Amino acid sequence: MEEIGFLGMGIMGKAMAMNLLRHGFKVTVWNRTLSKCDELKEHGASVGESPAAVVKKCKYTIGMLSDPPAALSVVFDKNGILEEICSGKGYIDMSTVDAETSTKISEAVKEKGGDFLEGPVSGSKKPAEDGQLVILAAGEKVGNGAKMKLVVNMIMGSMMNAFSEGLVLADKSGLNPKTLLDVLDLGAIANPMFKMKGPSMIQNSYNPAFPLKHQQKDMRLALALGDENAVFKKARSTGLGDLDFSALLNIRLDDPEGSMPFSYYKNRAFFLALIPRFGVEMTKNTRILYYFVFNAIRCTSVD
Ligand SMILES: NC(=O)C1=CN([C@@H]2O[C@H](COP(=O)(O)OP(=O)(O)OC[C@H]3O[C@@H](n4cnc5c(N)ncnc54)[C@H](OP(=O)(O)O)[C@@H]3O)[C@@H](O)[C@H]2O)C=CC1
Ligand SMILES: O=CCCC(=O)O
Repeated sequence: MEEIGFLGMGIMGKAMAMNLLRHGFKVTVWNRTLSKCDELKEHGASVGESPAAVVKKCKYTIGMLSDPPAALSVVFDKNGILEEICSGKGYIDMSTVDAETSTKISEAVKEKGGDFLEGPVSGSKKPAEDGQLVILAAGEKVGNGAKMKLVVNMIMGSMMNAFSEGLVLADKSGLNPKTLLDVLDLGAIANPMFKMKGPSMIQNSYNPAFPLKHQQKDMRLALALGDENAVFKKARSTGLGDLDFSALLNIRLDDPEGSMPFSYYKNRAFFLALIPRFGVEMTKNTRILYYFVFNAIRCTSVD
């Protein structure tokens, strides 16, 4: 069988690589923190010293990295994938990233003659261990897999938010949260996530299968995806449809808050409250300045 390379031995990558070994594949793994490869080594995997070394050895290499900076780093940094990818070799990125990241990686890999596939997944640690992940691959339509994954996770995050609120409300209203779980499971909004996570949530047990930091990253990327669409739609509806697409700037200048992520509104509300105190009149120039100041704040905030 072909030797498969695997980059990223986090919760998911480790389970997926283990599955490949169990099914008879030869696997070479790499992880930024080398010690996380030990368990795989005990199960028969080889360890590569860099992403480039893994790609050199393997026809196909899979990546399962935390976020866009990590996904880009294993490709573009020194000793990265690009140093060894070439015709006849392929890279499959299964990390949850935005379409822009996926497209950037695809273009760079293809420029070197290699093949690229994005394949983000639905399903968590257990489905990864059981070989039951749902792979969202869009083939040549690079970016669509990434977008679909973000849409799905935006829905999942919103569901978790409503579920948590419901559990607290039940508890505070003197209801037994376990009874709420039973009732939910009988009705139209029964779903595997409530069924699986509910019992451990009411025990206050949060052993990570899907770390919260990654769900927050996905919400952030999904909001950015929504932002792109909303602002273009708005530009079209205000009669800019036949101008060059750079006319988007007009929308941003005329309405600095147009479809910004939530944190932006919070920062903006704070600054808006200050503006009358400084007696600043909102001319177009102050709006331009104001827009850049807000974006600077937004870009440096944690989300
Ligand atoms: N857990 C889940 O249920 C699911 C997760 N996903 C997605 O899969 C991806 C991986 O998730 P998961 O395994 O849970 O995450 P983990 O946090 O467990 O693992 C993240 C991995 O990324 C590596 N990494 C982080 N930063 C860098 C960097 N700058 N350079 C190189 N490697 C880096 C980590 O290396 P190191 O060990 O050195 O820190 C680690 O191997 C994420 O995109 C997540 O959103 C998708 C579906 C389900
Ligand atoms: O990205 C994580 C998804 C987790 C799941 O689908 O259960």
